[in-house]
Amino acid sequence: MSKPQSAGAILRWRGEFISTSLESAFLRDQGSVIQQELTRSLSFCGIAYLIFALADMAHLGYGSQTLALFIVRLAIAAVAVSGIVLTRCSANPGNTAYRAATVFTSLAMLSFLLVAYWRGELLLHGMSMAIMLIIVYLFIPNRLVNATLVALSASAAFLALVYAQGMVSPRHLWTMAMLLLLANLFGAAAARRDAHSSRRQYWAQQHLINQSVRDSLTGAFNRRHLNAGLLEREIDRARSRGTSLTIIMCDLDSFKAINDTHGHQAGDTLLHDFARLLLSMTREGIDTVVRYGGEEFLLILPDTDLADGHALAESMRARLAESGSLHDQVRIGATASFGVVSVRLSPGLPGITSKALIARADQLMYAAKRSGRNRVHVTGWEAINRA
Ligand SMILES: Nc1nc2c(ncn2[C@@H]2O[C@H](COP(=O)(O)OP(=O)(O)OP(=O)(O)O)[C@@H](O)[C@H]2O)c(=O)[nH]1
Repeated sequence: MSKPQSAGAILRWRGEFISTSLESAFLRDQGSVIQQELTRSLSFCGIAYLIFALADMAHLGYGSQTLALFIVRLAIAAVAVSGIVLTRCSANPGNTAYRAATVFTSLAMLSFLLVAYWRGELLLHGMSMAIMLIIVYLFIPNRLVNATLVALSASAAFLALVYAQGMVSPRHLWTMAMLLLLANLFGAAAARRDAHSSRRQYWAQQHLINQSVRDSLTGAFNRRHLNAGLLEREIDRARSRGTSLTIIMCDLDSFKAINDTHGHQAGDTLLHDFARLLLSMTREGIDTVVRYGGEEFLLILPDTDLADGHALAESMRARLAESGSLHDQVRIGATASFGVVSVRLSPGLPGITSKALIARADQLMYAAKRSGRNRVHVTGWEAINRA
């Protein structure tokens, strides 16, 4: 039987998260670090590549080949500068940096073949090639798979060039092939280790952050996360975009009686199942479910008007009443009461605070309790203001 994969599992050879959304989140998170590393490494490589024009001159003199190589070196430096600038301007610098790194290393390797072809000295260039492979794997930030493809193709092309030139003995050609193979193996192994360790570190960090903002029993966000300005930020966002915002306060009915009848653990199971239901019926990454109190939950639903908020609360109510919860093979019947407040915000609409919204949703939820429980009470902000 195959082992179940953990959410943070990493592809063994590629050194990337198996989950593409997690890999994208990692790249977004690391974007500025990757961008800085790329700036440093491409600046350094671009300058070094230009300086080596002096070696061209020393070997080829002041001729057309030296001039042609100088133009090629200038073009490579220009590619480095463009990569740095594009990455700086990009909304997703991590991804752009990796593309820039792939283009730069491919072109630099191609031009290096031209240098080796014109200047000869193939044994010396074999050693330079080995150093360049290490630079491609370790110094320039890139996806391991891209770096490997560039490095392996460049190695094969270089060996083919040396073979075609016929100026190196078979014994030396073998030694050179072994040298390049070792550079590829060690470079890829070290780059893979680096890719794995940065992702493991990111995953551990995310785990800690998640633990500090989530309630361990239900998996919903905790009050600390709400108190860190969560609803205020949603109000500001809705105000700047002129969109609707709905909040729902919901509370399990007669929960104390459930605890008293079935035991505290059964109450915990019900709390957990109710939170799962709320989470499964809301949009991941858009809506927020907060455990507001013992058996009370607050839902924040951006871009949701009163009608949609009402319909959602109604179907949550119906689903809970229908399914309840199962603890130790015993079905526990449960219902909840809901208070729904919706507001259409605009830059000119003042006076809406998170406290006022929550207080109103709470009042509605208690009104639903008073009128018999297992029901949904709704209102729009305009109606509150008219009252
Ligand atoms: N099992 C369990 N019970 C909890 C937890 N947190 C709070 N409670 C219990 O939830 C109960 C809430 O009771 P009340 O505030 O009287 O509300 P209720 O019985 O649901 O009544 P209504 O809200 O009026 O329908 C209390 O007995 C708390 O001890 C928890 O994490 N697990």
